[in-house]
Amino acid sequence: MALRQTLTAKRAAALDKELMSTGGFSLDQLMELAGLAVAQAIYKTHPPSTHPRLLIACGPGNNGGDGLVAARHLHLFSYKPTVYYPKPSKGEHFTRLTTQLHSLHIPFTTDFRTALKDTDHVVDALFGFSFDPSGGIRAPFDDAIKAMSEAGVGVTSVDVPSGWGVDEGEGELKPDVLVSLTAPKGVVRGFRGRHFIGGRFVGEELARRWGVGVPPYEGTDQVVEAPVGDVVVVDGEEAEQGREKL
Ligand SMILES: NC(=O)C1=CN([C@@H]2O[C@H](COP(=O)(O)OP(=O)(O)OC[C@H]3O[C@@H](n4cnc5c(N)ncnc54)[C@H](O)[C@@H]3O)[C@@H](O)[C@H]2O)[C@H](O)CC1
Ligand SMILES: [K+]
Repeated sequence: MALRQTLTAKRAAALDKELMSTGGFSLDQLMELAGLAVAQAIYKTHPPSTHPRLLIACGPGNNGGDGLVAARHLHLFSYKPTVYYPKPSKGEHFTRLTTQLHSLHIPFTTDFRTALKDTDHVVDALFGFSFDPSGGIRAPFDDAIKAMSEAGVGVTSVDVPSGWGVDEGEGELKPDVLVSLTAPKGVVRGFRGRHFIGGRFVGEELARRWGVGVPPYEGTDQVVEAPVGDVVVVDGEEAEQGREKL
């Protein structure tokens, strides 16, 4: 059920709010589990033996925070990550996450296009469920998305492929892998790559109330992959998932 039932952007934000109020979670905890899930999905699909050099593109919000957490775990999993974080959030939590990366001597870059030339895989943590497409994509993220789309390097997107409308629609970027957090958003309708669910912080009772179910995680795994050809329920309609595997 959880692999098949989507959340709208509005409901995803409301569920997040509930987790951090009556649910008793802190942002740090949720982001840690989200970033760990992303790191695990990358390890399963692009192991460090074949894809050691990673470029982690981090946006200004919590999607970017998931990217910062993933960068730390990926370094500890033996990858060589480089972080692009052009608009750092001023929140204390984000300052601590960047300090952790500096302590591990993980390099940061401001030249995304040059860094792309020396990478085996890209993590797209630019925008998640709060992306607003109405005024277009603002600089410098417009160029970063264009560069990622044109580079011919594989991309794993965190929660939503950046630049796509969250509830529907497709964008320029065509990621190979999508890691949906808590539950897929409407964008899965147009997504054709490998699809994972992560964010293992929702229990049975809360999942039932929000109509998403708990994904069938195995053992200590933080992600579960949706079977190719899975049918996703989008706004009451059914859409086939993963018709053409990239
Ligand atoms: N429960 C969960 O599933 C959790 C998910 N997490 C992650 O958090 C994001 C949502 O984070 P949020 O801070 O609400 O927003 P975003 O990161 O998506 O982006 C907001 C950020 O982007 C700017 N922005 C919006 N539109 C544009 C635009 N057109 N051009 C340029 N900039 C834009 C906006 O100003 C903000 O600065 C979710 O998807 C998950 O990845 C949590 O980590 C944990 C719990
Ligand atoms: K993203």
